[in-house]
Amino acid sequence: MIRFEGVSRRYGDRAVVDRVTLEVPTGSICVLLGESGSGKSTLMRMVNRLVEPSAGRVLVSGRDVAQAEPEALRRGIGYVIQSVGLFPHWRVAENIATVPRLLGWAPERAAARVDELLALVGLEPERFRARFPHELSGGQAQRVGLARALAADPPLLLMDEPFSALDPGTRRDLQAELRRIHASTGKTILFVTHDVEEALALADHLAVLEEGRLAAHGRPARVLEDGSDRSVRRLFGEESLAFHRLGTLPAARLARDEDAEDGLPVLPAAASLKQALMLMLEQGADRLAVPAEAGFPGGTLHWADLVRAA
Ligand SMILES: Nc1ncnc2c1ncn2[C@@H]1O[C@H](COP(=O)(O)OP(=O)(O)OP(=O)(O)O)[C@@H](O)[C@H]1O
Repeated sequence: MIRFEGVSRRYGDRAVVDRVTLEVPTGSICVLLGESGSGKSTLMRMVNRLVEPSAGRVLVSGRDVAQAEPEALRRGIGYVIQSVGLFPHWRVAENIATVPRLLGWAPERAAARVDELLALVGLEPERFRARFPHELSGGQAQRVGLARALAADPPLLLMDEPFSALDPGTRRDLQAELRRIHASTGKTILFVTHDVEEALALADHLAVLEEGRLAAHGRPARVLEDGSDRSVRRLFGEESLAFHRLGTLPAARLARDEDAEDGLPVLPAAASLKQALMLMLEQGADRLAVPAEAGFPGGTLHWADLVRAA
């Protein structure tokens, strides 16, 4: 869906993005992770031509974006940023319908789409469609920003630290919401963050940037494997790397094929080994019952097996 081919961006004699080659598979959530100033936003903004590469090229669905007219390109790509950027004097419905109006949709069609999207992002249409941005909390405004980006149903969404200004609880809610929306819409999403927990909560594919270079990329479990790159260890923290790695591994795979005794705490379906560890600690249990799920027969997860996998 998106292909960065040897892309660089220089300011003066400094390359803030340095020869990055990366492919973002169609339908995946790819997270660009790196410290502040590592070049994440610059790389992302080359996709919708807010930044032009000094070298290399960016392809979207096989087409070089340099050949596209910038306004038309941007109408086909949803873009969500930290400061949301809602128009303050427009009601929520008008904000969400920005791109449909530019595309000349009939008012009834745009209104129906607004209500559909408000429901999708977890806001009751009757309560929210006529509000002004200053009548929203930060989390609600960010949901409206997401609805606006989805309005014309673009296949691709760019999200630049969209949840960074929110409190931790709201942030986790919106991460879960985004995963749910992704599962139901199949969009390709490129997501920038410097938060490792957020990256692991969202990523199908993780790309780690360090000083403009791509230090590591792939499925999160692979990026966090033993002996991973120095910048990966630095970002995730030497002492917590094993803990984060457990978050990338499904617990069901390690369950022993034995009937769980009555009374053992039960692990939710699709839980990671990190969730299993947390449940063991919370419940003071060294074994958990694991229900059968897609491809795995279920059984009992033992503390010793979990520790060995870390
Ligand atoms: N227009 C510009 N002119 C000069 N330098 C720039 C320009 N835009 C970005 N930079 C520099 O490029 C580097 C990378 O910036 P970028 O915003 O891509 O980083 P980032 O990883 O997204 O950081 P953050 O997480 O802080 O947003 C920074 O050192 C920044 O100062």
